[in-house]
Amino acid sequence: MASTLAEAYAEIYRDQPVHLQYHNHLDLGSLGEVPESHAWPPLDNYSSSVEPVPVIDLTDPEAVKLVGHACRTWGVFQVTNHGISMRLLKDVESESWRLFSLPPQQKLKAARSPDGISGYGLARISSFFPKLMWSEGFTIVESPVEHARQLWPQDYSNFCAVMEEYQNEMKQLAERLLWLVLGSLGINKKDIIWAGPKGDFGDASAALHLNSYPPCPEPNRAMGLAAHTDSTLLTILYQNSTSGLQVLRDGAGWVTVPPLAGGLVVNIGDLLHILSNGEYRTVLHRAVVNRTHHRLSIVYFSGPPTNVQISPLSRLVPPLYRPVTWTEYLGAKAKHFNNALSSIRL
Ligand SMILES: O=C(O)CCC(=O)C(=O)O
Ligand SMILES: [Fe+2]
Repeated sequence: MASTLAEAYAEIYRDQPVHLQYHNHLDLGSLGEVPESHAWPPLDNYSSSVEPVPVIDLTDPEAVKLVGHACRTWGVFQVTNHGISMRLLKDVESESWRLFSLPPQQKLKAARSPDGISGYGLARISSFFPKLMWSEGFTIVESPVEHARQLWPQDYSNFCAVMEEYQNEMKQLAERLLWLVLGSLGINKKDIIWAGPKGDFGDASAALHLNSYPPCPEPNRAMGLAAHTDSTLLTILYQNSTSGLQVLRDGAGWVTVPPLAGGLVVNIGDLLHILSNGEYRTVLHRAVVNRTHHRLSIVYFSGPPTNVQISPLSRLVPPLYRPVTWTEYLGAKAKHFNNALSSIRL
Protein backbone atom coordinates (compact mmCIF):
# COMPACT_ATOMS: atom_id res chain seq x y z
CA MET A 1 0.00 0.00 0.00
CA ALA A 2 1.26 3.51 -0.81
CA SER A 3 2.80 5.22 2.18
CA THR A 4 3.98 8.46 0.61
CA LEU A 5 2.10 10.97 -1.50
CA ALA A 6 4.32 10.23 -4.51
CA GLU A 7 3.54 6.50 -4.20
CA ALA A 8 -0.16 7.22 -3.78
CA TYR A 9 -0.20 9.22 -7.02
CA ALA A 10 1.91 6.59 -8.80
CA GLU A 11 -0.77 4.00 -7.94
CA ILE A 12 -3.62 6.24 -9.00
CA TYR A 13 -2.06 7.28 -12.30
CA ARG A 14 -0.96 3.73 -13.06
CA ASP A 15 -4.65 2.85 -13.25
CA GLN A 16 -5.65 6.11 -14.90
CA PRO A 17 -2.66 7.67 -16.68
CA VAL A 18 -3.11 11.28 -17.74
CA HIS A 19 -1.96 11.81 -21.33
CA LEU A 20 -1.86 15.49 -22.08
CA GLN A 21 -0.39 16.83 -25.28
CA TYR A 22 2.78 18.19 -23.72
CA HIS A 23 4.60 18.18 -26.98
CA ASN A 24 2.03 20.37 -28.66
CA HIS A 25 2.39 22.66 -25.73
CA LEU A 26 2.30 26.18 -27.07
CA ASP A 27 4.45 29.00 -25.91
CA LEU A 28 1.40 30.87 -24.64
CA GLY A 29 3.16 34.14 -23.90
CA SER A 30 4.06 34.56 -27.59
CA LEU A 31 0.57 34.14 -29.09
CA GLY A 32 -1.34 37.07 -30.62
CA GLU A 33 -4.73 35.41 -30.27
CA VAL A 34 -6.37 32.54 -28.40
CA PRO A 35 -6.19 29.36 -30.55
CA GLU A 36 -9.26 27.09 -30.78
CA SER A 37 -7.53 24.56 -28.52
CA HIS A 38 -7.62 27.14 -25.69
CA ALA A 39 -10.89 28.96 -26.48
CA TRP A 40 -13.49 28.67 -23.70
CA PRO A 41 -17.07 29.94 -23.70
CA PRO A 42 -17.14 33.55 -22.45
CA LEU A 43 -16.57 33.75 -18.70
CA ASP A 44 -19.64 34.16 -16.55
CA ASN A 45 -19.73 37.52 -14.94
CA TYR A 46 -18.75 37.88 -11.38
CA SER A 47 -20.01 39.98 -8.59
CA SER A 48 -18.29 43.10 -7.41
CA SER A 49 -20.74 44.12 -4.72
CA VAL A 50 -20.09 41.75 -1.86
CA GLU A 51 -18.00 42.15 1.23
CA PRO A 52 -14.36 41.18 0.70
CA VAL A 53 -12.74 37.84 1.58
CA PRO A 54 -11.76 38.05 5.28
CA VAL A 55 -8.21 39.10 6.19
CA ILE A 56 -7.02 37.71 9.53
CA ASP A 57 -3.99 38.89 11.49
CA LEU A 58 -2.61 35.69 13.03
CA THR A 59 -1.41 37.62 16.10
CA ASP A 60 -4.95 38.84 16.82
CA PRO A 61 -6.14 37.35 20.16
CA GLU A 62 -9.48 36.71 18.43
CA ALA A 63 -7.82 34.73 15.59
CA VAL A 64 -9.51 31.39 16.45
CA LYS A 65 -12.94 32.96 16.36
CA LEU A 66 -12.25 34.87 13.17
CA VAL A 67 -10.88 31.75 11.47
CA GLY A 68 -13.96 29.75 12.50
CA HIS A 69 -16.27 32.39 11.10
CA ALA A 70 -14.32 32.60 7.83
CA CYS A 71 -14.38 28.80 7.43
CA ARG A 72 -18.12 28.63 7.99
CA THR A 73 -19.04 31.49 5.68
CA TRP A 74 -16.37 31.57 2.96
CA GLY A 75 -14.08 28.54 3.12
CA VAL A 76 -11.24 30.95 2.35
CA PHE A 77 -9.40 33.79 4.08
CA GLN A 78 -6.14 35.70 3.83
CA VAL A 79 -3.61 35.79 6.65
CA THR A 80 -1.07 38.43 7.67
CA ASN A 81 1.61 38.28 10.38
CA HIS A 82 2.05 34.63 9.49
CA GLY A 83 5.78 34.55 10.14
CA ILE A 84 6.93 33.82 6.55
CA SER A 85 9.48 36.46 5.65
CA MET A 86 9.09 38.80 2.70
CA ARG A 87 12.61 37.75 1.69
CA LEU A 88 11.54 34.11 1.32
CA LEU A 89 8.36 35.02 -0.58
CA LYS A 90 10.42 37.10 -3.01
CA ASP A 91 13.03 34.35 -3.40
CA VAL A 92 10.42 31.71 -4.17
CA GLU A 93 8.81 34.09 -6.64
CA SER A 94 12.06 34.85 -8.45
CA GLU A 95 13.10 31.17 -8.64
CA SER A 96 9.66 30.39 -10.09
CA TRP A 97 10.16 33.10 -12.72
CA ARG A 98 13.54 31.65 -13.55
CA LEU A 99 11.87 28.30 -14.18
CA PHE A 100 8.94 29.51 -16.27
CA SER A 101 11.19 31.85 -18.33
CA LEU A 102 13.17 28.89 -19.68
CA PRO A 103 12.61 28.03 -23.36
CA PRO A 104 9.68 25.58 -23.85
CA GLN A 105 11.98 22.75 -24.98
CA GLN A 106 14.07 23.13 -21.85
CA LYS A 107 11.03 23.02 -19.55
CA LEU A 108 9.80 19.90 -21.32
CA LYS A 109 12.97 18.10 -20.23
CA ALA A 110 11.39 18.04 -16.76
CA ALA A 111 7.91 17.06 -18.02
CA ARG A 112 5.72 15.03 -15.69
CA SER A 113 5.30 11.44 -16.77
CA PRO A 114 1.70 10.21 -17.41
CA ASP A 115 1.83 8.26 -14.15
CA GLY A 116 3.70 10.81 -12.03
CA ILE A 117 2.80 13.91 -10.09
CA SER A 118 6.14 15.78 -9.94
CA GLY A 119 7.59 17.93 -12.67
CA TYR A 120 6.55 20.37 -15.36
CA GLY A 121 3.31 20.33 -17.33
CA LEU A 122 -0.23 21.43 -17.99
CA ALA A 123 -2.78 21.43 -15.20
CA ARG A 124 -3.68 17.82 -14.40
CA ILE A 125 -7.36 18.71 -14.31
CA SER A 126 -7.13 19.53 -18.05
CA SER A 127 -8.06 15.92 -18.76
CA PHE A 128 -11.61 16.68 -17.54
CA PHE A 129 -12.16 19.51 -20.02
CA PRO A 130 -12.44 19.75 -23.81
CA LYS A 131 -10.24 22.87 -23.89
CA LEU A 132 -6.76 23.57 -22.57
CA MET A 133 -6.01 26.13 -19.92
CA TRP A 134 -3.92 29.27 -20.18
CA SER A 135 -1.31 28.15 -17.68
CA GLU A 136 1.62 25.88 -16.99
CA GLY A 137 2.77 24.36 -13.73
CA PHE A 138 5.56 22.64 -11.87
CA THR A 139 4.90 20.26 -8.99
CA ILE A 140 7.30 19.30 -6.22
CA VAL A 141 6.68 16.37 -3.87
CA GLU A 142 9.43 15.91 -1.31
CA SER A 143 12.67 16.86 -3.12
CA PRO A 144 12.81 19.02 -6.28
CA VAL A 145 16.35 17.85 -7.13
CA GLU A 146 15.63 15.29 -9.82
CA HIS A 147 13.60 17.64 -12.01
CA ALA A 148 15.65 20.75 -11.22
CA ARG A 149 18.75 18.93 -12.52
CA GLN A 150 16.99 18.30 -15.80
CA LEU A 151 16.19 22.01 -16.10
CA TRP A 152 19.57 23.38 -15.03
CA PRO A 153 22.22 20.63 -15.12
CA GLN A 154 24.90 22.94 -13.66
CA ASP A 155 22.86 25.41 -11.75
CA TYR A 156 20.02 23.79 -9.82
CA SER A 157 21.18 24.28 -6.24
CA ASN A 158 19.68 27.70 -5.54
CA PHE A 159 16.28 26.63 -6.87
CA CYS A 160 16.35 23.54 -4.65
CA ALA A 161 17.54 25.42 -1.56
CA VAL A 162 14.79 28.04 -1.89
CA MET A 163 12.03 25.49 -2.57
CA GLU A 164 13.14 23.30 0.32
CA GLU A 165 13.24 26.25 2.71
CA TYR A 166 9.77 27.24 1.55
CA GLN A 167 8.44 23.70 2.02
CA ASN A 168 9.83 23.63 5.58
CA GLU A 169 8.34 26.99 6.47
CA MET A 170 4.99 26.07 4.93
CA LYS A 171 4.89 22.82 6.89
CA GLN A 172 5.17 24.79 10.12
CA LEU A 173 2.62 27.37 9.04
CA ALA A 174 0.22 24.62 7.96
CA GLU A 175 0.56 23.07 11.43
CA ARG A 176 -0.26 26.38 13.07
CA LEU A 177 -3.21 27.02 10.77
CA LEU A 178 -4.56 23.50 11.20
CA TRP A 179 -4.63 23.89 14.98
CA LEU A 180 -6.38 27.23 14.61
CA VAL A 181 -8.99 25.73 12.30
CA LEU A 182 -9.40 22.58 14.40
CA GLY A 183 -9.44 24.65 17.60
CA SER A 184 -12.28 26.72 16.17
CA LEU A 185 -14.22 23.44 15.77
CA GLY A 186 -13.57 22.62 19.42
CA ILE A 187 -10.99 19.93 18.64
CA ASN A 188 -7.83 19.71 20.68
CA LYS A 189 -4.52 17.90 20.38
CA LYS A 190 -5.63 14.66 21.98
CA ASP A 191 -8.53 14.28 19.52
CA ILE A 192 -6.25 14.02 16.47
CA ILE A 193 -4.04 11.01 17.03
CA TRP A 194 -2.41 11.27 13.62
CA ALA A 195 -1.02 14.68 14.57
CA GLY A 196 1.60 12.67 16.50
CA PRO A 197 2.72 12.88 20.14
CA LYS A 198 4.02 16.43 19.71
CA GLY A 199 1.00 17.56 17.73
CA ASP A 200 3.28 18.66 14.90
CA PHE A 201 1.66 16.56 12.14
CA GLY A 202 5.11 15.05 11.66
CA ASP A 203 3.90 12.41 9.17
CA ALA A 204 1.68 14.76 7.20
CA SER A 205 1.96 14.76 3.41
CA ALA A 206 2.18 17.78 1.19
CA ALA A 207 2.94 19.01 -2.31
CA LEU A 208 4.22 22.35 -3.58
CA HIS A 209 2.89 23.56 -6.89
CA LEU A 210 4.03 26.56 -8.95
CA ASN A 211 1.55 28.04 -11.46
CA SER A 212 2.36 30.46 -14.26
CA TYR A 213 -0.33 32.38 -16.18
CA PRO A 214 1.14 34.32 -19.12
CA PRO A 215 -0.65 37.47 -20.34
CA CYS A 216 -3.49 36.58 -22.69
CA PRO A 217 -4.59 38.61 -25.75
CA GLU A 218 -8.27 37.69 -25.20
CA PRO A 219 -8.67 37.05 -21.48
CA ASN A 220 -12.44 36.60 -21.71
CA ARG A 221 -12.07 33.60 -24.00
CA ALA A 222 -9.42 31.82 -21.93
CA MET A 223 -9.32 30.05 -18.58
CA GLY A 224 -6.24 30.11 -16.35
CA LEU A 225 -7.34 27.20 -14.18
CA ALA A 226 -10.90 25.85 -14.28
CA ALA A 227 -13.15 25.80 -11.21
CA HIS A 228 -12.24 23.09 -8.72
CA THR A 229 -11.89 22.43 -5.04
CA ASP A 230 -8.60 21.28 -3.54
CA SER A 231 -8.33 17.70 -2.23
CA THR A 232 -6.40 18.90 0.83
CA LEU A 233 -7.06 19.60 4.47
CA LEU A 234 -6.02 23.14 3.67
CA THR A 235 -4.08 24.98 0.99
CA ILE A 236 -1.77 27.98 1.46
CA LEU A 237 -1.41 30.16 -1.62
CA TYR A 238 0.97 33.00 -2.38
CA GLN A 239 0.15 35.11 -5.44
CA ASN A 240 2.30 37.80 -7.01
CA SER A 241 0.88 41.30 -7.37
CA THR A 242 -1.39 40.31 -10.29
CA SER A 243 -4.92 39.25 -9.38
CA GLY A 244 -6.68 36.22 -10.91
CA LEU A 245 -7.83 33.96 -8.08
CA GLN A 246 -11.62 33.90 -7.69
CA VAL A 247 -13.79 32.00 -5.24
CA LEU A 248 -17.46 31.13 -5.61
CA ARG A 249 -19.56 32.71 -2.89
CA ASP A 250 -23.10 31.40 -2.42
CA GLY A 251 -25.59 33.90 -3.69
CA ALA A 252 -22.93 36.34 -4.91
CA GLY A 253 -21.05 34.61 -7.72
CA TRP A 254 -17.31 34.75 -8.38
CA VAL A 255 -15.40 37.01 -6.01
CA THR A 256 -11.78 38.03 -6.64
CA VAL A 257 -9.27 37.40 -3.86
CA PRO A 258 -7.10 40.49 -4.28
CA PRO A 259 -3.33 40.18 -3.91
CA LEU A 260 -2.26 41.52 -0.53
CA ALA A 261 1.44 42.42 -0.24
CA GLY A 262 3.03 39.81 2.01
CA GLY A 263 -0.34 38.12 2.63
CA LEU A 264 -1.17 34.45 2.08
CA VAL A 265 -4.49 32.94 1.01
CA VAL A 266 -5.78 29.92 2.95
CA ASN A 267 -8.37 27.62 1.31
CA ILE A 268 -10.34 24.97 3.10
CA GLY A 269 -10.02 21.70 1.18
CA ASP A 270 -12.23 18.65 0.72
CA LEU A 271 -10.72 16.70 3.65
CA LEU A 272 -11.53 19.44 6.16
CA HIS A 273 -15.00 19.53 4.68
CA ILE A 274 -15.29 15.81 5.46
CA LEU A 275 -13.69 16.10 8.92
CA SER A 276 -16.04 18.93 9.87
CA ASN A 277 -19.02 17.04 8.39
CA GLY A 278 -19.59 19.92 5.99
CA GLU A 279 -19.58 22.66 8.65
CA TYR A 280 -16.46 24.08 7.06
CA ARG A 281 -17.08 24.29 3.36
CA THR A 282 -14.50 23.36 0.78
CA VAL A 283 -14.29 26.35 -1.52
CA LEU A 284 -14.78 26.24 -5.30
CA HIS A 285 -12.16 28.44 -6.92
CA ARG A 286 -10.58 29.19 -10.28
CA ALA A 287 -7.91 31.41 -11.82
CA VAL A 288 -8.64 33.88 -14.60
CA VAL A 289 -6.03 35.57 -16.78
CA ASN A 290 -5.47 39.12 -17.96
CA ARG A 291 -4.19 40.96 -20.99
CA THR A 292 -1.07 42.62 -19.70
CA HIS A 293 0.38 40.97 -16.62
CA HIS A 294 2.06 37.66 -16.13
CA ARG A 295 0.67 36.04 -13.00
CA LEU A 296 2.32 33.54 -10.67
CA SER A 297 0.95 31.55 -7.78
CA ILE A 298 2.81 29.29 -5.39
CA VAL A 299 0.57 26.78 -3.74
CA TYR A 300 1.22 24.49 -0.77
CA PHE A 301 -1.20 21.57 -0.55
CA SER A 302 -1.34 20.24 2.99
CA GLY A 303 -2.87 16.88 3.84
CA PRO A 304 -2.75 14.16 6.49
CA PRO A 305 -0.49 11.08 6.34
CA THR A 306 -1.72 9.26 3.22
CA ASN A 307 -3.00 6.14 5.03
CA VAL A 308 -4.92 7.72 7.90
CA GLN A 309 -8.70 7.43 7.81
CA ILE A 310 -10.37 10.84 7.78
CA SER A 311 -13.98 10.81 8.92
CA PRO A 312 -16.48 13.32 10.28
CA LEU A 313 -15.88 14.13 13.95
CA SER A 314 -17.91 11.77 16.09
CA ARG A 315 -19.88 14.53 17.80
CA LEU A 316 -21.11 15.85 14.45
CA VAL A 317 -24.05 13.56 13.73
CA PRO A 318 -25.32 12.08 11.60
CA PRO A 319 -22.07 11.62 9.64
CA LEU A 320 -22.52 12.76 6.05
CA TYR A 321 -19.39 11.12 4.64
CA ARG A 322 -17.79 7.72 4.94
CA PRO A 323 -14.20 7.49 6.24
CA VAL A 324 -11.51 7.77 3.57
CA THR A 325 -7.73 7.90 3.45
CA TRP A 326 -6.10 10.66 1.45
CA THR A 327 -4.89 8.04 -1.04
CA GLU A 328 -8.45 6.78 -1.54
CA TYR A 329 -9.78 10.29 -1.85
CA LEU A 330 -7.19 11.31 -4.43
CA GLY A 331 -8.22 8.22 -6.41
CA ALA A 332 -11.87 9.29 -6.25
CA LYS A 333 -10.84 12.79 -7.36
CA ALA A 334 -8.85 11.45 -10.32
CA LYS A 335 -11.94 9.53 -11.39
CA HIS A 336 -14.84 11.82 -10.48
CA PHE A 337 -13.13 15.26 -10.25
CA ASN A 338 -15.65 17.78 -8.84
CA ASN A 339 -18.07 14.97 -7.92
CA ALA A 340 -15.55 13.20 -5.68
CA LEU A 341 -17.08 14.56 -2.48
CA SER A 342 -20.56 13.37 -3.43
CA SER A 343 -19.11 9.97 -4.35
CA ILE A 344 -18.26 9.35 -0.67
CA ARG A 345 -21.43 10.88 0.76
CA LEU A 346 -23.51 8.51 2.88
O1 LIG B 1 -3.41 30.40 -9.18
C1 LIG B 1 -4.34 30.43 -8.37
O2 LIG B 1 -4.68 31.45 -7.81
C2 LIG B 1 -5.11 29.17 -8.07
C3 LIG B 1 -4.25 27.94 -8.04
C4 LIG B 1 -5.00 26.74 -7.57
O3 LIG B 1 -6.14 26.81 -7.24
C5 LIG B 1 -4.33 25.43 -7.52
O4 LIG B 1 -3.16 25.32 -7.96
O5 LIG B 1 -4.99 24.49 -7.01
FE1 LIG C 1 -6.79 25.04 -6.17
